[in-house]
Amino acid sequence: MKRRAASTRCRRSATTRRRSCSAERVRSARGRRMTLPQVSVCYLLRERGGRTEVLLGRKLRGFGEGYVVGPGGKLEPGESTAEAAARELLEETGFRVETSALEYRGRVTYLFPHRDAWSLESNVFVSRRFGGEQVASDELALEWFDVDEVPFAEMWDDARRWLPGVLAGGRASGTFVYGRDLATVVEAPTPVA
Ligand SMILES: Nc1[nH]c(=O)nc2c1ncn2[C@H]1C[C@H](O)[C@@H](COP(=O)(O)OP(=O)(O)OP(=O)(O)O)O1
Repeated sequence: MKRRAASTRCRRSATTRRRSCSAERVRSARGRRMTLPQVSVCYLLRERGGRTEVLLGRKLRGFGEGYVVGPGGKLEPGESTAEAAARELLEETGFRVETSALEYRGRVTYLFPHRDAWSLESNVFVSRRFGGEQVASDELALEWFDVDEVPFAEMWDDARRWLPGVLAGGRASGTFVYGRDLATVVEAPTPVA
């Protein structure tokens, strides 16, 4: 699963370099100047039987194929982070959300010093107010999960370190550095006690 993600992202590296309008320059973990693509992700929450559920999806193609992720993707030229979150949500799930109904929960950075083209910054949003109908997408196999049963073992390794706090109503921040295997976080922000 993770090997396939690797080869896909390689092919996309030229695309990520072109999208500098939505990217910020930072210094990589190796000290090089680099430009990180910006993505926005939106976690929809709903109540069912007295429990809170979150909408996630298994990536069916492209970067991160096989991983369970929140609906989201790269900013398009001129888009705000909230606009990108709403657009990607509609494209990937069929659900509509007003940008005013999006709760901004912070920005997390993923660094891959051994594969710079995979590094990115993710703007995290949550919403409980949405409309429309869930549609099948060729990008994500969607599934609602109880927030206490999120399948972290099938997600990017960083998610288990910051997503529980976001789903509990908190914020996310900091930089997560992946190791040589491109699958394991080797440096993460120290959790606040
Ligand atoms: N380290 C990481 N941790 C995480 O939890 N989700 C990640 C992640 N890295 C990427 N994602 C998810 C967030 C979002 O769902 C998606 C964004 O990557 P994509 O390259 O698929 O963006 P796009 O949907 O814009 O791609 P295209 O539309 O194919 O250009 O991947």
